Amino acid sequence: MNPEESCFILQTITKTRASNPEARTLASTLKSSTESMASFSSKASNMFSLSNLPSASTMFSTYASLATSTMLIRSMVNDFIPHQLQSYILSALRSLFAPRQASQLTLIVEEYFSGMNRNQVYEAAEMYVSAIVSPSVERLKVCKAPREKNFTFTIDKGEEVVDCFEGVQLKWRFVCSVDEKSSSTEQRYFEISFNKRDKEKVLGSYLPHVLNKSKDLREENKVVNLYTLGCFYDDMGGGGGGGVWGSINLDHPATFDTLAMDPELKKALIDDLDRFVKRKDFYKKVGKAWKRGYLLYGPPGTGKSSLIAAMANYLKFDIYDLELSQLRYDSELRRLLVATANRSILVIEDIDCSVQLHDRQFDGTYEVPNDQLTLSGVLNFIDGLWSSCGDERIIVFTSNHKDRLDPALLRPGRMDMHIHMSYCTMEGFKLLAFNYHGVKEDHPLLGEIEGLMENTEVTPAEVAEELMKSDQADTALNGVIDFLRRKKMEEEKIKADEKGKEPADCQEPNKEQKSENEGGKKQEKTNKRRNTKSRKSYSRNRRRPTKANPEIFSQ
Ligand SMILES: Nc1ncnc2c1ncn2[C@@H]1O[C@H](COP(=O)(O)OP(=O)(O)OP(=O)(O)O)[C@@H](O)[C@H]1O
Repeated sequence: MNPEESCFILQTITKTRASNPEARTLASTLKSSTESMASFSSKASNMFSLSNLPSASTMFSTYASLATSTMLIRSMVNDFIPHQLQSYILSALRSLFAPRQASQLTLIVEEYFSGMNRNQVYEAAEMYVSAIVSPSVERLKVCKAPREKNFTFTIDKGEEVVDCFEGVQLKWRFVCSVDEKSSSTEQRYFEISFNKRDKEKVLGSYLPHVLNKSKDLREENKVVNLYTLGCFYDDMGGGGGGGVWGSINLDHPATFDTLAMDPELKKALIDDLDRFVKRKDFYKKVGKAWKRGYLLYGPPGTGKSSLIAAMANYLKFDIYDLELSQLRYDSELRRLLVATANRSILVIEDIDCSVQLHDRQFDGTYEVPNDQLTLSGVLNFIDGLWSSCGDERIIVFTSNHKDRLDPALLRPGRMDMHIHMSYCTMEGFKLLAFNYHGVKEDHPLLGEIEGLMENTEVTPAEVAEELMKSDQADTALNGVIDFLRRKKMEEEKIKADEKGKEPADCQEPNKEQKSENEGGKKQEKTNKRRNTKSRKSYSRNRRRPTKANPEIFSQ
């Protein structure tokens, strides 16, 4: 403290000394010490002049007065400045003059940890960094897996990307280094650098944000797979489900937009799916396995397989296409179900056609061996197993004949929603005509088509086939009109023939009745043929109309 500063403090204290005796004493002491300091300062300035070198006694007295002043100032500081303020000032001064410490913290995210365990954070980082690539990056790697829709970009080694999160600036750097011991192994890792003071925010909020964001990105880019028994072809570079299931990309273009079905039913189903995927906590709360069952039934060619593909594309869930006819034992079923992944749809098509299950219901004399599959067994088994393994599972059964299904399947609580896929309605036709040829609502031919469709049962598959016969909208629509007329005439002829025949109980069985009655080998043959077809049915056209009424049932 120089004499001028001491004077200033002295003046300030003098102003208050009239009312405060302690301040009065302090002021007089401070005055004398200020005078001593002033005299010391003038003596010191003279000291450096050789001609005026002070004597030893002068120096001693100066030192003594300086020491007294220092002690006095210290006691003043102790008396007048609060202790916390003192320590704050001290630490500020200390940090000002202390040697400068590094303020940056760097996290290392290695590809592998503890040997060969792949680091989840690294996987997430790869995905995340590719999404925050900035224009400043000079080298980018681009790649695309077979049949993947989008390109994936990753930064090259040594490149840096800057990210901002809730006011925190973070720098990502991708590093590749060759292990000196085994020169063939390349170690890859990310460095994340940020200010040390943001450590808690980065660990507590930023890293979870990176994990979540990368999960979303993965879902966005996810290619839906179709799994079926055996590795008939696996274009993902490995057998899905540990070799039990083989997979291919499901390249099915069906979506809810392309699907001709009752608009209310479609909306109800979409809402149901949306609610299901959001209800993780609800299922946990009520102690139920997080699964949903749908029964799709209706005539062939009404879009049951297309609907499954649309559901898978909508949710980005993989499909496991299970053919019960290929299984003989419970243990096989267990192995298959355990090998399915979360967020998937297990499909059992044409459930009414599964040989043993069908026989059990329709042939009372047939004895089911203990070790063989039965529908009830399968259902009970699936229910039990779902409860203990996996999340977000959907199971879909399809059938062309709901009336032939085992009551165990229809029991309340078994299948959550029963969806009837019916013959083509005018609404459905308009959607198909628009999708195939861009035909608008006011097209002049639509009126005639509507009149014909009211009295004729046609499946969307039949309509789709007619629409595909020409590239010209008018030609295609005229083709549909011809087709509907022919169909109507056929139906009228059948009706007329039936009228002219004997009473109902003496009538010849029709095609469907015949197939029901034939049983045995013929039934088995039909079933096998249908089952082998089911895998392909995600991408084919079929035309096998039967009669049914629109209906939706939801539990
Ligand atoms: N509702 C529909 N909306 C749009 N296209 C449909 C619809 N139904 C059928 N199709 C067309 O018909 C083809 C066959 O339909 P799909 O295989 O989905 O019927 P399905 O009811 O599953 O028949 P099956 O019972 O014989 O398996 C589809 O690829 C599609 O082109």
